[in-house]
Amino acid sequence: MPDGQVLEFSRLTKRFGTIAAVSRLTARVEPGQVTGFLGPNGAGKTTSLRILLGLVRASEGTATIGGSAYRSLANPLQTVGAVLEASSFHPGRSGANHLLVYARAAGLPKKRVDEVLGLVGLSDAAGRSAGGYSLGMRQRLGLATALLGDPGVLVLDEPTNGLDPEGIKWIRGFLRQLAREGRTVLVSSHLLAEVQQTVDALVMISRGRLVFQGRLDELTDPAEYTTVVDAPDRAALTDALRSANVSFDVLRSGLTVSGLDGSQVGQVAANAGIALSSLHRRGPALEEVFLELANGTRTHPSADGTVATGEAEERSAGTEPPPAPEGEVAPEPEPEPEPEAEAEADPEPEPERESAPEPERESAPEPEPERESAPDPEPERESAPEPELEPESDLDPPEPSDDDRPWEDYVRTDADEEADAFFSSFDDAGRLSRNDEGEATR
Ligand SMILES: Nc1ncnc2c1ncn2[C@@H]1O[C@H](COP(=O)(O)OP(=O)(O)OP(=O)(O)O)[C@@H](O)[C@H]1O
Repeated sequence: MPDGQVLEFSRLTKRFGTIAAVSRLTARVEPGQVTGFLGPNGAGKTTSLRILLGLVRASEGTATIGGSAYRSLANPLQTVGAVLEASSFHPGRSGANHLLVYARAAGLPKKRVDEVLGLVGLSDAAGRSAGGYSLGMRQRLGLATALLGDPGVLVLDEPTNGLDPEGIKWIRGFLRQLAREGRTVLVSSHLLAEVQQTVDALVMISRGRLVFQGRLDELTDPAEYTTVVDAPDRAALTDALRSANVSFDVLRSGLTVSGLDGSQVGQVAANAGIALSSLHRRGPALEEVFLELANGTRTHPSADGTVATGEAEERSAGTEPPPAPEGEVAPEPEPEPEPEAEAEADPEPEPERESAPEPERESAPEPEPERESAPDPEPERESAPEPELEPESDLDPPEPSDDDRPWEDYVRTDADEEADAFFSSFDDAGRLSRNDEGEATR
């Protein structure tokens, strides 16, 4: 297995027209641990990950894997695996066949397909059409695809979305195991509670800006913790605390003491000969802290010091290029909200986006095949080589790129036709049919 690599975002900025989807994001993700990439809906997580994976160009700044941009990686498939969407499978192909196509394109042996199917617990369903897979099975198939090249870095966008408790438990355990093996695991979510039990470290963003990075226990100040204590004889405990000049509040769950830790409170009770029924430390609800960080009512020194408010976004918008002309990403809401076509200024939750069916080409999870000259149409289109950007100036808005354009405007290319022809040359068992001249046949 290749080593885990450090992922680095350095002053990463992405603008879609006048929208600053990501603003000067600087963060570091270490190998050997699971890092949660957290932010409310519309915070800029997917955009940041897509830039990291070479699927979208940054407006400014960099996102690197082991110090290299994705496009410069010598062995991308062996370096990073990604699952950006759960539903990007040809519904008519079996799980095994889907993996086989990717494995062949990357020059990996067929036995690797069997291995990853086993790793994600899909061996028994390998021959079934992916179209009939449950959401959990599709997540597993996405993971299997990402693991084909045995990469040291795993990047997963909202992998527990829509999973049942058993699926969530499985994926948590699986990610922890991958990190224990030394891999870098970056997993995005819009709910802290969803990743709280899995992650060692957090990178939190809101409105495209960093609001926290560090370990989970660094999220709150120790001074915010209280000690909650109770005794079968609560009256005696109350007297003992009063006699020791310890101030407390009375709650249904016990007496809440600020300023003393558990052992000090326990000592007061022990000195008075009082048996306790409970004694524990309680911090602020982490989800509440996350919410406060996200809405700017709380700041953390690990962030860049900029409060993530609408005001901050407007400030950055002041240096934006002028609104995109027609045909580019329009700043008006789109009738069908989709990630690429979305151009709303308001980064409020977009629940439809979670479940809205999307064109298959939109949801390519793995950028690798592009580099491996893989024929899959999704990655081809997503990460087709793009012209180098001229340095931007306020007077010269950047050229529109494919990734800035609504999907409705997408025009099929020769590469798409070639990719379709390639796929249709495999039979259901994943075998490539050839004629006497050795050419692939349908
Ligand atoms: N192709 C695009 N064109 C215009 N705006 C876009 C495009 N892609 C993303 N955006 C906007 O950029 C912002 C960040 O979106 P992004 O999808 O990166 O957020 P997110 O944190 O992944 O959200 P979610 O949790 O809902 O997936 C949003 O305001 C979104 O509407």
